[in-house]
Amino acid sequence: MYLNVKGVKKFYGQGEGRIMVLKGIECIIEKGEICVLLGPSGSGKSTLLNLIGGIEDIDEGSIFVDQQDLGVMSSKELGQYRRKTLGFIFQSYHLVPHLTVKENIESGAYLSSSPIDIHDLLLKLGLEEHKNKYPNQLSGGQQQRTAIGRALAKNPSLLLCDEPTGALDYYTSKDILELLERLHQDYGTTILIVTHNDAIAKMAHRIMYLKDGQIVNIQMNPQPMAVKDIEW
Ligand SMILES: Nc1ncnc2c1ncn2[C@@H]1O[C@H](COP(=O)(O)OP(=O)(O)OP(=O)(O)O)[C@@H](O)[C@H]1O
Repeated sequence: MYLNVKGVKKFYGQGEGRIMVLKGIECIIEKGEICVLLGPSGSGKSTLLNLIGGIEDIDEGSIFVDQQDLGVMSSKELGQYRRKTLGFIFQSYHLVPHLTVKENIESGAYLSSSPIDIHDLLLKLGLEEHKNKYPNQLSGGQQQRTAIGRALAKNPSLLLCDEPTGALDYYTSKDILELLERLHQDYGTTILIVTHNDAIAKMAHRIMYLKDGQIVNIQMNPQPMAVKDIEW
């Protein structure tokens, strides 16, 4: 298995105000899968994603990504793991305002040992004609495509997406999901998508439901739907 989450607990707060936000998460993801993590607001989806992303500390349990145990890594090793293994896509795009589209995407390939050809990526993302624009000259969908390009430029083996279409309208959302689907086909990237939208789950091989800090259901979907056929 590629990702292995074992008995993971996470607490926030101190003393009397201390609350358990993740209550012993057990799940796996195989290499090359698209996995969707669903659950109501506050159920702990982003927290779990941030633990897998090495952004926050695990309080109990362990997370292995490609046999690497995140819990025993030093902060330097975690930094290397984030730079080499991971791509991260957020609902808000976090682009660097004074860099062009091309420069933002190139910044993602920094220190990668196997970067993706930037020209090829710009074409795939439909951004070739916008490559010299700055983020404030782009639509929301173009900004998100740039953010996806930046996350993919290093050729990550694991792409973590936190509500990647949350700020976008229906057609732009489908456009972005089709792009993720195509990139998955072309590069075999393992993708974990956090969303509120259960229609998006139809594109996944594995669907996990999180409720009140616990995984309450896991469904396998041997034949995911093409994004173009999914409606919501
Ligand atoms: N830094 C923090 N300090 C204290 N509590 C936090 C912190 N981050 C998250 N929480 C709490 O942890 C719980 C889970 O939050 P999380 O953001 O993981 O949920 P979520 O399922 O991603 O929600 P949403 O769908 O609304 O983004 C919530 O009750 C939240 O208030």
